[in-house]
Amino acid sequence: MQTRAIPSAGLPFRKMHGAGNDFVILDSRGMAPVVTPALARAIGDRHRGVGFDQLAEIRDGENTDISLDFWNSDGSRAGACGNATRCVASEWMAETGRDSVTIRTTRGVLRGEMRGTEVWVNMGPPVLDWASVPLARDVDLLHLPIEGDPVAVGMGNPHAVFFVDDIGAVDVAARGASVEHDPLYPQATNVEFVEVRSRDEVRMRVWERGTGITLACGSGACAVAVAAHQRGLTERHIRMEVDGGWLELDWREDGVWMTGPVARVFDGVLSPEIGA
Ligand SMILES: N[C@@H](CCC[C@H](N)C(=O)O)C(=O)O
Repeated sequence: MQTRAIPSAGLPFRKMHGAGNDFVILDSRGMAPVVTPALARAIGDRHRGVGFDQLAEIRDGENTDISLDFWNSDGSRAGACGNATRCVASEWMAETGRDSVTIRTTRGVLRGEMRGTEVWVNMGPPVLDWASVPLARDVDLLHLPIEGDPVAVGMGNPHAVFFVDDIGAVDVAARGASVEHDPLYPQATNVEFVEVRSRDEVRMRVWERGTGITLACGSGACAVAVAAHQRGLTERHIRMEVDGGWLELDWREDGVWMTGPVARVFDGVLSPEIGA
């Protein structure tokens, strides 16, 4: 698709985070998209750019209120980003005074809702067939042939969920980086490590595909809720402590719902030179 150039007056952006998972948000409604892989990498550089875990570009809705495209800091595309979806849903509902929003993403239409002061988003039903996760071959998704016996779940992006006895003993960087590119995942994978504390509470740490360790991962949290329930370890509605705070997940008939904190950090204008 044809992208537009950064305007000479600069490119306005908003910085937000959801439980410490941080985002640059660009608004391209009514315009051609601006993000290219190179621009995503430049903005994502924490020394020479702004820095983010994901970049979210708001686009015009297609029979929805808005559309959202997601990018990782290495310039790759992410099919889903739960925490950025919560952030954008929260802003959109605050700006319009409405209490629900529909958002088109590459995985389909997602719904956000205000419930009191909580912003909930439905991240959609989990993908539980091997070809759509996607995996390289037909294997048991509940017991992947990878050391550590992870569970595979798709949430519009791939996940490998490991259950561990002591999360403090896991070298998330080393293990995450190695599993991210396991040949069983032809498009690489996000990697979650989970210690189950009770039937309604878990602790999770994450290595995100294309980004590395982050303080939270919304789609990863949804994948964990699904994997833990499928393994018979938890109920469908759980609380999850991540490095950046707490999330709440509820796997219902219509999809995996999630809530947690969102915060606007600052607004800024990117210099046109950033893309040069
Ligand atoms: N932080 C995100 C998910 C990030 C996407 C991921 N790195 C990918 O490439 O799939 C979230 O909150 O879901």
